[in-house]
Amino acid sequence: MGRYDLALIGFGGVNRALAELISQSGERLARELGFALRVVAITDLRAGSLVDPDGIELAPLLATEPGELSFAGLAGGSADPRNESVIREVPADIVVEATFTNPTDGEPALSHVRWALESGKHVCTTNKGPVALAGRALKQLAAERDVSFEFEGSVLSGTPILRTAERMFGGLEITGVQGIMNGTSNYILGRLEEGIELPAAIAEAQNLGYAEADPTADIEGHDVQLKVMILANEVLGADLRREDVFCEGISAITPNEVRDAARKGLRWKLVGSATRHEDGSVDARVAPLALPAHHPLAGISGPLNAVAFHTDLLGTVTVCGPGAGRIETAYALLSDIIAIHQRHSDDDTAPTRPVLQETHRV
Ligand SMILES: NC(=O)C1=CN([C@@H]2O[C@H](COP(=O)(O)OP(=O)(O)OC[C@H]3O[C@@H](n4cnc5c(N)ncnc54)[C@H](OP(=O)(O)O)[C@@H]3O)[C@@H](O)[C@H]2O)C=CC1
Ligand SMILES: N[C@@H](CC=O)C(=O)O
Repeated sequence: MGRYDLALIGFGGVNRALAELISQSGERLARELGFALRVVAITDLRAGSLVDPDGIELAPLLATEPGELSFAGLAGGSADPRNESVIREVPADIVVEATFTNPTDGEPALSHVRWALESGKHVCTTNKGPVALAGRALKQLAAERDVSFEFEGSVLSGTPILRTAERMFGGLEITGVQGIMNGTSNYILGRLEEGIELPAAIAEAQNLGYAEADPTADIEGHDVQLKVMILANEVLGADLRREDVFCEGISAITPNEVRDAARKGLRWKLVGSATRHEDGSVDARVAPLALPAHHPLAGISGPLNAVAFHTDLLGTVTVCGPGAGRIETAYALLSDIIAIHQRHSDDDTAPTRPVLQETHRV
């Protein structure tokens, strides 16, 4: 059986959830997927770096509270994240980038991804910055090095929106996308409708692992702006920069406006959209809208997100699922690793869904 050695860059909610998945369910996953996963390096701003080419024992790290974790003093450990040397020099097959999203210039994640690809390693990331701001160049670099650059979790967390569009919509012309693409703001708007105050709703979204390290990105729409750019560039063939996407968040809507609207049967939603015109140009925007109850996006509540694809032959096809969450986003990374395996192994029969165990078969 094959094995992939992983270097985890950033050890916050998402990469810890991936480590938990590997630690608790690694053997079952290996049986079902036909390959094993082993973590050989972890770097984190607060915890430092830890390298063991023979495989890091994850359980003791996961038993330590995130704020108390320190790699200094452990064999192969250092208080310094040493991102560049770890990414370039550790013998990992796949670098898993899950540090914070920087909507301004994508750094330091952009450099992390570039270093990994330059050193011939596959990359999977949930980080929207590098994908939205430098996706083309990074895909080009990956192609030159014959490695994969996968980023399913950058839009709608573990809900496979990008791969659905790429693999399942062959022959369709997609003319536009519209959706609710931020779990935090959608959760907050729902809690405001229920009478919860804004600071409490933000704190809940942070505790549940939905919010960005700086939740301003969720509230002011910058997170959706990046996701709209990724969708427009990946699905509509655009090459949008951030300044091309009008962006207004939910901060100007008062809790009373949200509640008044709800009494009138309207629901405030932060909606991102991109439309391709006949001349090939693409318009994209992010803005809050008070949607009537019959609108298909009005019923999308809490951290649930949805994207409607407008197509020539099928009309509108809507994909709905979790838009945020630590475990859900860790699943996106697993799906990226499966995609890497399918592309680079000879095993083109590798399952895309778990195979039923013998005992479960009827
Ligand atoms: N959570 C979710 O639902 C989703 C998240 N994402 C994206 O996934 C990524 C990770 O999210 P999440 O795990 O929730 O975020 P967290 O903030 O929980 O984790 C990020 C981790 O990266 C660390 N970090 C920051 N800078 C560096 C650096 N230079 N080198 C090494 N480590 C660093 C942080 O350390 P410290 O805490 O000390 O700053 C933190 O431990 C983000 O880019 C986010 O936008 C995408 C989809 C959904
Ligand atoms: N903060 C983001 C996380 C996923 O991208 C959100 O709330 O949607």
